[in-house]
Amino acid sequence: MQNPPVFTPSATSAFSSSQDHTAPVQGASIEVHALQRQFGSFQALRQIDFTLPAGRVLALLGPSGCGKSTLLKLLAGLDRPSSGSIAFAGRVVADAATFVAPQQRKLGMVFQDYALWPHMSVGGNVGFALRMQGVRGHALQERVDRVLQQVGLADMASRSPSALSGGQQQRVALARAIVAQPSVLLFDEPLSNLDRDLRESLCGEMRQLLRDMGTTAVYVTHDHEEACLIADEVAVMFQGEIAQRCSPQQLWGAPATVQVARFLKLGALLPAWSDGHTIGLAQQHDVQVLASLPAQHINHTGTVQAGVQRMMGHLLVPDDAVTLKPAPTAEEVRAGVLSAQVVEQHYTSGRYKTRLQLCGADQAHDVHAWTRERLPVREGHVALQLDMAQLRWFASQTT
Ligand SMILES: Nc1ncnc2c1ncn2[C@@H]1O[C@H](COP(=O)(O)OP(=O)(O)OP(=O)(O)O)[C@@H](O)[C@H]1O
Repeated sequence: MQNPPVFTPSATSAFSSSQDHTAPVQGASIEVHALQRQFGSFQALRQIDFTLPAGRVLALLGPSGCGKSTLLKLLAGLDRPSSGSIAFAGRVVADAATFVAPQQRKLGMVFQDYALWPHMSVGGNVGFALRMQGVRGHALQERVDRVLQQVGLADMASRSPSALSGGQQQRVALARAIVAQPSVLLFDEPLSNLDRDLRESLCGEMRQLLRDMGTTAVYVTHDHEEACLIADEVAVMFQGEIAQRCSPQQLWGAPATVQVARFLKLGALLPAWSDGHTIGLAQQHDVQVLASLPAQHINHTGTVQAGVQRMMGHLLVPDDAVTLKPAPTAEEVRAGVLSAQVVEQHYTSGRYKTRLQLCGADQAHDVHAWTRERLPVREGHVALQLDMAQLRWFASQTT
């Protein structure tokens, strides 16, 4: 199975390290139980359950409309659940009988569009929450300066937000969110307006800052790499439900469903069947055998049941699991060596992403491989060698 994509946090992090901080903030645990949110007849969140221990970072990852922002708003107190409960550090902040206002939840929030007040200086923006708490004078100045230093913006307190780059504005938004030492930080796609390089470095820096502060955080994103870099746990959501919640390593190593594997773009998902001994690639869920693979060498999610029953399902073939060899001989084909035709090649980052159509199969069985060299398209055949250890079987139904 391929490794999770990993950003390397910038070696020249602009965020200051933990020794510059005052005592680390103790984050609050988050307990969410049977949470639902309905808009008219539409169920935006169905039965969300999780516990996030204090100081951990949870990324909510999923396609547009799956309910990430709805869940974040419920945590923030910007919306009320239809049913279920939310507790921070064991204290219920929302259920059928309770609703604690956002300003009383000890939260910090960072939004995609920064949401800075344009009429206030950087320092004014960052110090606003403290002034609301009655902090004034030297104490206010000292805390604002310290947090600006933490996010790499020392000496920028008097600037106007409009005189800053997008990345700098998001640093101000982060400083504003952490200055009052919240127990829980909520992030709503905070980096999606920034270019890729900046996203990577800022994401690495934010991860370090969150670790140093010990704040519990929930981070909404639709970017797989960002989720894996920032979070201890990733919850993948589809249609108002959490399909899988686990560490980034587990997510990439053992996706729980075909849908998760497809969303993470882990590789080709080929219609297949298994009788427990053999996994056969099936033409359009027919039982015709395009290839037979030994089930015991293949990772599986769901049942691989030896015996008479034939399970229909999917076989995940990651791009890295496919190695191309010269055209197989007639004898090799008879011995079960898979052959395919190159149907497309795209050059990217020094190599070709090569789409292959298995011989005798339709497009549903196309797989991809990486090659260093250009290959003839729609001419002749190549042999495919599959690394069994990287394949994964997903059972879907029994026939
Ligand atoms: N106030 C509302 N009234 C009716 N439907 C809503 C409301 N808020 C959200 N929804 C619906 O709930 C679903 C989930 O929306 P949500 O904003 O949580 O998705 P999301 O995963 O954050 O998507 P995106 O990544 O595009 O921001 C969507 O179908 C959306 O249209």
